[in-house]
Amino acid sequence: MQWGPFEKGELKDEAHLDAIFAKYRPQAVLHFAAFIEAGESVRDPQRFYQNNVADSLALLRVMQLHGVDKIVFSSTAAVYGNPLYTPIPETHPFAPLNPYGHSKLMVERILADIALAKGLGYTILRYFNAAGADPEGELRENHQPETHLIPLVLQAAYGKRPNIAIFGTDYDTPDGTCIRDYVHVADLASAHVLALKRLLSGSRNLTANLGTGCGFSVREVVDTVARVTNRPIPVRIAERRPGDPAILIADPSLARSELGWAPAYPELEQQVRHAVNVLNGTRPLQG
Ligand SMILES: O=c1ccn([C@@H]2O[C@H](COP(=O)(O)OP(=O)(O)O[C@H]3O[C@H](CO)[C@H](O)[C@H](O)[C@H]3O)[C@@H](O)[C@H]2O)c(=O)[nH]1
Repeated sequence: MQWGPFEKGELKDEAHLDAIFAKYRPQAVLHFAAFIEAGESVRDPQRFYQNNVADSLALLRVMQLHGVDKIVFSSTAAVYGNPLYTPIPETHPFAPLNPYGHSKLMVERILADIALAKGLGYTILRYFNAAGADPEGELRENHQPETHLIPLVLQAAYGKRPNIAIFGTDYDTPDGTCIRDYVHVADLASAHVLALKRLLSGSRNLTANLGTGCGFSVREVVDTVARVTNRPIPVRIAERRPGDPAILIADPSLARSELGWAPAYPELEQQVRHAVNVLNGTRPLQG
């Protein structure tokens, strides 16, 4: 299988996309529509709908023009909103809480409709909480501004922020803090490879959760970072963050059975260790 290109940044226009397709003649497309900050999507919804929905429609038009009829689309657990039960299967009702979740769900619907009308082949992958860093020690997440828990706890560990705010300690969970299903970025990547191979072999369309099926609380994340870094982490208890469900845990059985996907790094400690290694510029790692 041939890979690439990885075109970064906001789509300029359809002519730009057209040129990319003419140059690389892809058999299939991996589409991230990567504006992912739920909070930012509340402040600037138009930007999210433009990037995640309108630009996805442009991409689908150009795919049609070039006879490309297969796509792997990155979606999100945010389509489920505040879950009615966990672990969450793909059949759980949808109730997005913000424009980010709505925008991803809209594209899911668009793909399903085009599949019916025109025979588009698709795989939709609903990520839970992406975590960790490149196990080879080269790539890591870098958000501006950073809003995600693990990178923020790491900043607190290394004195780059005075403390980590825990958003709510009165949730209905064993330690009162929110529980999330953290899935390693390398495992997300391997799921995409499996999804592409499966799509290219002509298998039926699929929508699958990508999570480990295990949950860790905010306090467990803080404790894990303290253990891995061997540093004390100043904690500040803060108000609940609006729109945060108490527990988000995937039922990943469909990804297992349909894609043959099994996370290589399901343990939070491994994920944190990889993030720490990359942050410190070391190229280690045993597991
Ligand atoms: O400073 C912080 C930051 C986060 N949290 C808590 O840590 C947990 C994880 O928060 P993140 O912001 O890291 O992740 P979310 O679960 O909010 O968001 C994830 O899921 C969303 C969909 O539900 C989007 O996909 C988003 O990009 C993805 O990171 C939440 O309970 C949050 O309240 C804190 O206590 N303090």
